[in-house]
Order: sequence, then C-alpha cells, then structure tokens
Amino acid sequence: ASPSSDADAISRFQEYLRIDTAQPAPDYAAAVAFLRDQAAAAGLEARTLELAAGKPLLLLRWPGRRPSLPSILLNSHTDVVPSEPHKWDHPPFSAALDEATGRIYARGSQDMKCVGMQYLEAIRRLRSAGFVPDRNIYITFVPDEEIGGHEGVEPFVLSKEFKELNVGLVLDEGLASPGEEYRVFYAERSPWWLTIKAKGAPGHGAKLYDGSAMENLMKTVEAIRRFRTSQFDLVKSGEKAEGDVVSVNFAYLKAGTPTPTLLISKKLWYTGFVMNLQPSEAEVGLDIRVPPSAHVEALERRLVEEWAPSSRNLTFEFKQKMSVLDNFGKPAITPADSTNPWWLLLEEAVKSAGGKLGKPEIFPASTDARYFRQIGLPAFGFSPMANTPILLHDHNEFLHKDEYLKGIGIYESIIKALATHKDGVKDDESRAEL
Ligand code: MET
Ligand SMILES: [Zn+2]
Ligand SMILES: [Zn+2]
Repeated sequence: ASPSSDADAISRFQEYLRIDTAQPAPDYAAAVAFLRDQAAAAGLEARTLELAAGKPLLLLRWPGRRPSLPSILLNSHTDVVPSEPHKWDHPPFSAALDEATGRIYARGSQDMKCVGMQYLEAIRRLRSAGFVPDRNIYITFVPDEEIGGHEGVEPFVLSKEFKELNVGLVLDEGLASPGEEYRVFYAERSPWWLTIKAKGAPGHGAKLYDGSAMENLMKTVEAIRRFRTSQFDLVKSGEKAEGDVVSVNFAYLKAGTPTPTLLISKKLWYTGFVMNLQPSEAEVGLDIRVPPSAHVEALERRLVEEWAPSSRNLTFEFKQKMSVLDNFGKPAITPADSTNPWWLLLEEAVKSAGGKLGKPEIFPASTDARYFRQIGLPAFGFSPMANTPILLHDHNEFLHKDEYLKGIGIYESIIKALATHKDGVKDDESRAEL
C-alpha cells in the first residue's frame, strides 16, 4: 500500500475510534452510519438487523463466486467498555496520534475497533487488486459484547438470517502480545458473574458478637481468596496457563450505612460520618472465569457449601452463567491442529504474510466467539497486535499505527486463504466441502 493510502487508513481508524460507543450508553446509530459508509466504499452489501430494539447489528457481504460453499464470518463488536477520562494522558475518544511514538490512544483501539476496521481495509485492498473470493465473506459489527452479548450475538446465532449465511468458520477477537508472536485462541473461559449476599444481626459498633452480616460475608471472602490463591499459584509456578485455571476476582463490595456524598464533599467527616453501626446486610460481586476443562460440579459444590452456605445466612445469584460445554455436550473447543483444515489455512496465511503465531491458547476472558462455538461452529480468536502491551479495559489503551497497518496485511493474507476453495480438502466436523 502507498504511504497516502496508509495515511487514509489511519484516518478512517481514528474516525471510528472517535465515536463514543462506551457502555452503558453506546452511540450505536453513529457507529452503524459510519460503518455503512465504509462498507459502501469497500463495495460491500449491507443490511442492518435489529434483533433487539436500539441495538443494530450490521451484516456485510462480499459475494463469492461459489456461494454454495460454507462462508467465512469476520466478527467484531462495536461497543467498548467505560473509561475514567481524567486518568488518561489523551482523552479516550480523541484517538490522538502521538507523533513522537506513533501510538494511537483510544478506548477500543485494541478491543476491538482495530480488528473491525482492519477487516474492511483488507477487503478494500484485495478488491482493488482484483481478487474475487470463492466463498461468501460476511463481516458483522455487533452490539453489546461487553455486557454479555444477550442482545447481540446470542440471539444472532439463533436467527433465521444467521442460518441462511451457512457459516463454516468464524474469526473473532484475540489479545495483544508484548512479544514478536501473535496470539491465537481456540477456546475461552466461560463467564460467571455472581453476587453473594449476607444477612446477619445488626448491633452496636462496639460489640463483639457472632453472626453479623459482615462476619458472615468476610468468612466467604477469606474462603474465596484462598481458592483464588491456589489457582493463581498454578499459573505463577508455570504448571498451568492463565486460560486453564478458574479465576475469581472481587468486582465490588457493598455494605454499611451509606454516608451522604454531600457530607463527604463538604468534608464534614467528623460530624457526619456514622461508623458505630454493624450493618444487617452485606454483599460481594465476583467475576469468575471457568475454563472448558473445569470440573463444574465441584466448583458449584464449593459455592454452595463453602462460599455461600445458607447456614451462615448467605444467598447467591448468577448475573451471567455460561456453560463450558457446547450444545452437543462437548467442551466448546475448536481444534487447532492438523485435524482442522481451517487451522492449517490460518497458520499458513499468517506465516506467508510475515507473521508468527504463538501456541494456540484458551482466551482468559470472554468473547462473542463462545456463542459460535456453542452451536458447534469452529471459531478462532485473533487480533494482529504484536509488540504491544495488553491494555484492553485499561487506562491509556493504545495501538501503534505501524502495528495497525501491519495487521491489515495479515488479514489480506488470511482472507485470501480462507476465501479460496481448495479441491479435495474436507472439513471433518461439518462434513462441508472446504
Ligand atoms: C460476561 S461477557 C464478557 C464481556 C467481556 N468481553 C469480558 O470478557 O469481560
Ligand atoms: Zn472485545
Ligand atoms: Zn472487552
């Protein structure tokens, strides 16, 4: 690509990054309007599906020469997580390009507006070079990934529109890699978001007694911390990878007599702050991630018996709970070896574009890929960002402009390889003709 077309690609990336699609109030309308223009410029057909009111899912198509072949789906989400703007060096929706370092700062620069735009840029380049795919190539821009996908990919995979696409393989997001090698993911941990509530006897703050809500809850916190340490130790010792253990983190703690913000802001601490009450209720929120290999029944037993026993006046409720198995009762895993011809194509395509793939891993967090794997489709998580610190959901999320541009070339190679029909190669899983 010429320097001027590279500069244009960077500008388009920045334009997408500047659209504030942060949860919990993403501007989906602006994102879809922008992306529809980009799709038109890339010569793609566009449809907007509204599977939930106000949550548009943009579906693009690059028609193949042989539309009866299984298609390729390139997925990305349009929403991003919230940020604390005053703690960033550049405002999170400025997409500021730091001239000294070449870094583009924005919420979504890694997770995952980069990938969505790279798909489109790669297609523009392949088209202008005269390439025509054999298979249909679909590109989806989906809402609500960051809040669980319940009004995004979850209903999409069950829709009539999705079935009509005859998808054979899905690509979705991966993670940045601080080293030379790109990371690639063949499975992921299932998200369990859990609240545990304690009740207990209220009383004077000076009194030592058993069975207060705080005491009941803190015993739970201690038990969870011991379990957390045991899992983390396996990672620290190198015995297991991050994606192979159960992670548990405290998302929030809530208890006590609320102190009015007004009093805090006026610094009336001494006159207004009440601390001599032991509360009758206390609550903790947990983010738990469960690997596909986990012994789920054992974990559930631990929860009922150790973390939230009713004997200690505790109750629990899941806010998210995804099975680690697919709809056929098997761990939701995409083979990443020579038994899967898609894998071989992906590996070769990255290599021939000058990239190196690391050993395939289990994604430690969660992505929309899990919904595709759940219905039995192969899906790989991949975001071409090497030499890049992992900053998703962090302050000062950035991507170097050269890494971004390099990623476009990687996708050119991948899309070309996956879109081209290879005679004599069969897909064992789906029995579909590759
Ligand atoms: C619980 S849905 C997953 C949201 C987000 N991608 C995460 O991993 O935290
Ligand atoms: Zn993401
Ligand atoms: Zn995310």
